[in-house]
Amino acid sequence: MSGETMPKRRVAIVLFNLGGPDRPESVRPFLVNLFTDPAILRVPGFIRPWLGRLIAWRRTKPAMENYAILGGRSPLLDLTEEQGRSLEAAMAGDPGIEVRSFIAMRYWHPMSDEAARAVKDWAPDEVLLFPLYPQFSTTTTGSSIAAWQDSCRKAGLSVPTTTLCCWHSHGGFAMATAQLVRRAWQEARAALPEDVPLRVLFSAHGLPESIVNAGDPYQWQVEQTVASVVEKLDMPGLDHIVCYQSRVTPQKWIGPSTEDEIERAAHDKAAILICPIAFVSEHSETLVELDVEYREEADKLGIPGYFRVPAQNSDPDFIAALADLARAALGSGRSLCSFAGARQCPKQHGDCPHARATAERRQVAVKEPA
Ligand SMILES: C=CC1=C(C)c2cc3[nH]c(cc4nc(cc5[nH]c(cc1n2)c(C)c5CCC(=O)O)C(CCC(=O)O)=C4C)c(C)c3C=C
Ligand SMILES: [Fe+2]
Ligand SMILES: [Fe+2]
Repeated sequence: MSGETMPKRRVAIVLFNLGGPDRPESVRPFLVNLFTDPAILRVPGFIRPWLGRLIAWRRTKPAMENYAILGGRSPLLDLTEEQGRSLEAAMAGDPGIEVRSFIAMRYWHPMSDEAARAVKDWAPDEVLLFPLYPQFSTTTTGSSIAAWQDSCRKAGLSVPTTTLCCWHSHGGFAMATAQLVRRAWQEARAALPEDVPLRVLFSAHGLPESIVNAGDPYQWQVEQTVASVVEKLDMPGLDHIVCYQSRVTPQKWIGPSTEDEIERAAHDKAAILICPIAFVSEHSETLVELDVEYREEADKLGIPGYFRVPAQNSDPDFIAALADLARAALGSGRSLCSFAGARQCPKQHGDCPHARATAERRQVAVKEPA
């Protein structure tokens, strides 16, 4: 083809995230969407719409108070859009492909129906589903994959698709996170008297224990992330622990809870550095729960120092890791998890058990009475 340039393969990268209300009036419907998701509220289908609405109604007031602190809206969409633009820029020079990012939020706009229509209009040659959750959970990535499949059917979108299932221990991601931890550690250390110990609390979003017992790999993958970050930190003797925040239902959730770990640190007269480890952007659970609620609790308990590692957002090293993950996934041409391990998908398989488990759950959900 002398003189002619080969057309570039058009790749649509669909970023999955949870979404958040864009104004105070959206808080209730956002919560209704969340609590009526069969992946979240695991009760028989005929009860779910009623119970889900009831739980959403009860949660609306505290959630509105949290979002009021943030000016009445979640910053998650703006930050995800910025991550999408940064990822496009990072891959702009990749030979033979033209990348465009799309956002499919699970519980508030733009949701997967809107995203699937936008992807169809762009007419890509290939789609990459890219969850902005490093660890796979049936409640997050699994739920988003199921919603995306429904939306594709509705929109009549049928394009070769690669699903990146999880990336909990990816080296670039772990290194970018470790650098953020190291920077925050040095600042905290400089602000503290020498004899005050500093403990790192890697705080992940919690999950009801029953979901983990049913085979959800999330907790195990969170532990793998922390092990990878600690390895990259290479700080022998680092005092650290994994803990879980954001319990919102009365069932038993996985632990230890972040609140209990704050209490233990107070008892040990240790300062704490909290590192969010399951979110890669700031939102209500970092900016309110960690920065306001837990900080107040820590102050009340007389903790000698309270510091927080910022979320990755569009940190250049983190974006470079996302680009690296996208390239590896696109090269594989199939659904995959990025790492091998006993309780997750084998490396480079053609049929991701996490995605399959989600599809099976969905079939069960569909069979339930409406
Ligand atoms: C049973 C309820 C919930 C489960 C299970 C759950 C899992 C889960 N969530 C995230 C990440 C995020 N959650 C966010 C908000 C949020 N989550 C729940 C409930 C459950 N989450 C509620 C009720 C809310 C709304 C806020 C509130 O009422 O406190 C958010 C975004 C919020 C924003 O400000 O934009 C994220 C992100 C993970 C990773 C996870 C399990 C692995
Ligand atoms: Fe949540
Ligand atoms: Fe998987």
